Amino acid sequence: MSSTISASSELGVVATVRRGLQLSPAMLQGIGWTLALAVVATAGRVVVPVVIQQVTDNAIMADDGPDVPVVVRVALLALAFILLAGLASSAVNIRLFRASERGLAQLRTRTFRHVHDLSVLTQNAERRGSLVSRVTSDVDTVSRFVQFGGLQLILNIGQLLMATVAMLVYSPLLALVVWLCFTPMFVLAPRAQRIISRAYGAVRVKVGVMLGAISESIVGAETIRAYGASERTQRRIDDAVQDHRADAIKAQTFTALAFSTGMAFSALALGATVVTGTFLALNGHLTLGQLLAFLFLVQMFTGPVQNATEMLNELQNAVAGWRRVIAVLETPLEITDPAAPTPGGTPTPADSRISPAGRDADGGRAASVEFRDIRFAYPGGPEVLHGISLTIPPGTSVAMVGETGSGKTTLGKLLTRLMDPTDGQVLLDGTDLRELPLATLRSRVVLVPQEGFLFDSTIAENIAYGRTPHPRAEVEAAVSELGLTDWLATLTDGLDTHVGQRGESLSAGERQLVAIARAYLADADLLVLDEATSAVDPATEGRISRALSRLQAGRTSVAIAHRLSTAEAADLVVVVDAGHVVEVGHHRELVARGGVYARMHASWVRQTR
Ligand SMILES: Nc1ncnc2c1ncn2[C@@H]1O[C@H](COP(=O)(O)OP(=O)(O)OP(=O)(O)O)[C@@H](O)[C@H]1O
Repeated sequence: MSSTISASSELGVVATVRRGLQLSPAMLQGIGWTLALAVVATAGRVVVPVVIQQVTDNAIMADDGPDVPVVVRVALLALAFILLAGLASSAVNIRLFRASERGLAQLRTRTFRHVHDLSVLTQNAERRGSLVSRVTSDVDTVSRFVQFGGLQLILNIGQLLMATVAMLVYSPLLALVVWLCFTPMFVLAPRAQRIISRAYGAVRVKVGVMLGAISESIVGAETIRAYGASERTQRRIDDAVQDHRADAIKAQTFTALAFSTGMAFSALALGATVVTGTFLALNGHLTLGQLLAFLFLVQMFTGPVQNATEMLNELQNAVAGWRRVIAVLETPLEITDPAAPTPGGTPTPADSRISPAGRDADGGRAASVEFRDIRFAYPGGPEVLHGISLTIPPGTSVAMVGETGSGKTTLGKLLTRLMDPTDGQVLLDGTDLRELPLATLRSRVVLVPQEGFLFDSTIAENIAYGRTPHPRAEVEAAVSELGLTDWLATLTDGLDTHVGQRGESLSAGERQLVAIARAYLADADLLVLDEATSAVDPATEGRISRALSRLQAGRTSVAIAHRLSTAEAADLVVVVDAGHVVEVGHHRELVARGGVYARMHASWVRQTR
């Protein structure tokens, strides 16, 4: 059922790079010109050996003695070429840098949107830090390669080709000797590449684990301190850091080995050239200038081959990062818009909606809800809802009660389509939630969670969060209609009070008030209230329950009730027990029946009154 994000995509190196480029088309914008400039840049590098050969053979070793004017002319010409090549090289650099920044911004945005759209179950199955690392540090490895390794790669391939062509022109036999010296390396390279690739893949996974451990310890800092678990947490982070270090060293060791092997092959090629070239020169098959030029060309050839190991390092790191990003993008979205929305399912434009103040007093827009034979199992877990059927008429306030773990929250999540049932249907005004466009669903059904997440901004902006641009007058109206004006008057800046990160500058009860006002302004047809369990002072409690009853007026509401006082006030009480609905009725009716609810209620009364 729910998909999980794989650690890394299974694509090969070439397919990964191809897919990565497809995902960031801006990276290839203007690549034609960049390659043309790269050709100029590399051509400039071949000029030096050619100049050495020309000057040696035609000026220094000229039959009638050294010809200085020719030397100067050729040197000036070479200088012009080298300058041009230098300019072309920096232009390539700047162009690659700009294109890659554009492309990577595209990749980051795309990946973040996808992460955001993944189902809650998929997101929960992945460590938050690991998700963040995929959008940040994994994309950064790609960026490092594209900006620096990519430039080197293009210039080095060009240099390798040009050096080969020049060598073939001077002496096909010597060119063959150089290529033969490198053949074993070319054969071994793909195998080495696979080993290094795996090693860097492991490093990227460890980066995710490390970030996950660090971010969890920051988010849970209070609990860690409260339970004196700092040392244990530190050990966990240390282990993650050490694990990462071990894998990074392994990957670097492979790279260093590959680099030394490259050096060894380069030395072999140079030695073979000196020996064979001298022999050919002595036999009159090569001029002194050609031999000198050849030695430079061998350096030009070995340079890229040695660099290749370094580039391989960066490429593998980038491919590992790319694979992890691609794995995110390949994770299917489960909660998506229907292919063919139902006629009644067109989104309601925000401006045509009735304002909270103008809500129909008869509850005209309140929605009816039906659970039709709902079954649900969390991924890899047992079934937790076993065929639930329930009809809620429009405008009804429902309190869902039951033991902890009975399935109330799960029903709430299905009702807001944070996840879909394994079997059965949830219907809103007779339409399966899966057939409603998500925009319609989100505007018609609003979840008020136990701890409404507050953003680091003002109270006004947090209240208006569900509707943009935020209408100040409506925020003020909502606050006064919910009876919260006196509470706001106690705050220094009223509606403009900053709530701090996650609303930490407010008390738990005050955060609930903001969440209620936010839901009020969102003006939904169905409210799903996950009742807070935390106790608040009696004054705030009174404010919360007044605001809640005003919020619920004229709407259908389903409260996941933790206090039986909510059940007493509800139109309908639904008792959930071990994944079954066992009783439905009004509080008085159920108490009179003497069943599960009556026992729960009696025990609650004994404890609280
Ligand atoms: N994300 C999850 N993954 C796996 N199992 C889960 C998950 N969330 C809940 N469950 C299981 O599903 C069952 C129903 O849980 P649910 O949270 O719906 O109960 P609840 O009635 O809301 O409990 P409470 O009153 O404590 O909030 C429980 O057995 C629980 O362990």
